[in-house]
Amino acid sequence: MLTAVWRYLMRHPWRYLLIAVVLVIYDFSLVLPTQVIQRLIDALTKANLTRMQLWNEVGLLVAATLVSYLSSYLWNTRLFQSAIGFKFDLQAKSFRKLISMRQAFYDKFRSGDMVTRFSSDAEYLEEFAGYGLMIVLYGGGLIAFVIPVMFAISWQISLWAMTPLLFLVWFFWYFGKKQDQSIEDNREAVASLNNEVLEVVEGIRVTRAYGRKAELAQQFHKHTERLVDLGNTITRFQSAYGPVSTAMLGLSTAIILGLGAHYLLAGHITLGQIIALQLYVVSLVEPFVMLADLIIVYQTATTSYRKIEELIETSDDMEPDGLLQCSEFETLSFKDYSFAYPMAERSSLQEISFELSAGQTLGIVGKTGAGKTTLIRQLLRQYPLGSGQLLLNQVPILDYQRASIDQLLGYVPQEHVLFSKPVGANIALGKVGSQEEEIRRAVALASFSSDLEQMSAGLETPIGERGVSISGGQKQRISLARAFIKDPQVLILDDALSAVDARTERVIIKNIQEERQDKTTIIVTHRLSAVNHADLVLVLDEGRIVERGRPDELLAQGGWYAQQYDRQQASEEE
Ligand SMILES: Nc1ncnc2c1ncn2[C@@H]1O[C@H](COP(=O)(O)OP(=O)(O)OP(=O)(O)O)[C@@H](O)[C@H]1O
Repeated sequence: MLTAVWRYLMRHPWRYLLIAVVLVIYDFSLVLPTQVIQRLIDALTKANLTRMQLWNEVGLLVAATLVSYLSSYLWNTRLFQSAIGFKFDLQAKSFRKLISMRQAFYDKFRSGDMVTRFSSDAEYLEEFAGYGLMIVLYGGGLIAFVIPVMFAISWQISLWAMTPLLFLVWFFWYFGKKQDQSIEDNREAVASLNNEVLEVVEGIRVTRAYGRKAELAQQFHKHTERLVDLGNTITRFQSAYGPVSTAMLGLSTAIILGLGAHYLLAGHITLGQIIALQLYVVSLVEPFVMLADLIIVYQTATTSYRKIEELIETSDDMEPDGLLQCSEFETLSFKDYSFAYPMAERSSLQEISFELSAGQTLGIVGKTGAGKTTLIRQLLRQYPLGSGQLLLNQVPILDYQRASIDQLLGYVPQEHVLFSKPVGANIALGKVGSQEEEIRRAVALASFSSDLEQMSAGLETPIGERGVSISGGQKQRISLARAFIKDPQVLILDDALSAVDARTERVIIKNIQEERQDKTTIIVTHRLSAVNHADLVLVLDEGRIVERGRPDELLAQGGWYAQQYDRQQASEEE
């Protein structure tokens, strides 16, 4: 972590040099008044204070106060603004990482955990880059200034007077470590709570439908009770620090006064020096306490940095990107292709072989869990490849730049993804700089025009987070319109019409047939009527192709496809 902070400092050397210089000036301005007071008291006790000296000393005090205010403002703003910059840098780096990752990466982290790494952990690092550096520069600087001055007055008194302060540092360090464990537990508990809230919010309808509200509320209550317990423990630790500091300072004062009186009587020290020693010790309490704090801030930041680093360094295990650009889709071939998910024991695809040419429509059907989505995910390069060959235009898919393949594809996933934006903006995401005319055309193709007319603000109608205010079928058709506006060379619908009724589905399929005559379409579906027009239909079962052919050929074979088709036709007629 220190390397990361150091690298950040080195990127802004002048800024940090300024902060360091201003902090040294600030430390000096804090020590100066004590020296003035010492001289004034000594002059007063010796009764030789002149008017001129008095004005000079008062002038120095005023100047020190002014310098202290100005320098304090300057270093505070610069240092803490830079710490915010450091945090944003880390967050930007994490964010760039997140958006560059494929699905396999997201399978490794829970959403709440990722949010915590992004927010709380980044804030702990900001604290180290701000408060931590402040301790080093300000606290360290003050100690370096004050201790030599104290020792110059009387090294014996100084040594004794500082003993309670050393105990104070040990106390803060020792209990700080214990507190740190509670802070870490607290962090984990917050992450787990975040996860729970995210999951509950995402699945709120299911929660309601199954009447699990009370149970979840109770579970939430338990989590918060644990947070309260941890919060109480942390508060107990923090509450002990104040009284112990006061007690130790009291002890130092007693030592200074006791020994001071002794040395004063022996004529080794002046009254002004005793008072100065006392003021110096008071000024040392804060930096000493801060030093102990530094250990805690450092440890917390190290843990947080490890968490963020894990996020940044965890890979999606994808193979290195290829060099070739793929600008035109010609053929897609799977040859003896098998695939197992990274952590899975069983293969989800086994010995898959087929070829699809530009302009064709491919239907992929089969029981639930048969491997249909998995097959699509291989083409989308969401996971590292399996064994066998996956060729694009007869070239291994690995040889291509992934981004160049992405721009050929339009993908409508099973779980529709909508953003908290108006309907039109959600659709426009499919094509950069799309015009309203194009959006309306995509809406018509997705058979969404009449729904849009019913919406109060048309294309400007806002969609709530994750599109909660509209129906499942509407969400699917908005996602579909987003893919239509892209007009991709290969359109992939992964069970993307499951929430629309059979009649609407027929309209959409007809639109696709008409609009995409010379383009390639892949349709994964449970409703077999949606692939009636396909050039090739694959029936998957347990990751294998068990039937293949044109729909009429499959019907003639009398296998799973034919039986399923008849069953669906019969239930539609009912
Ligand atoms: N991320 C994953 N990690 C491990 N196994 C997975 C993962 N995703 C899917 N599987 C497994 O792979 C198999 C095929 O799943 P897949 O989602 O491809 O089926 P499907 O045919 O699309 O099903 P459905 O019609 O229900 O969507 C299933 O056994 C599933 O449990």
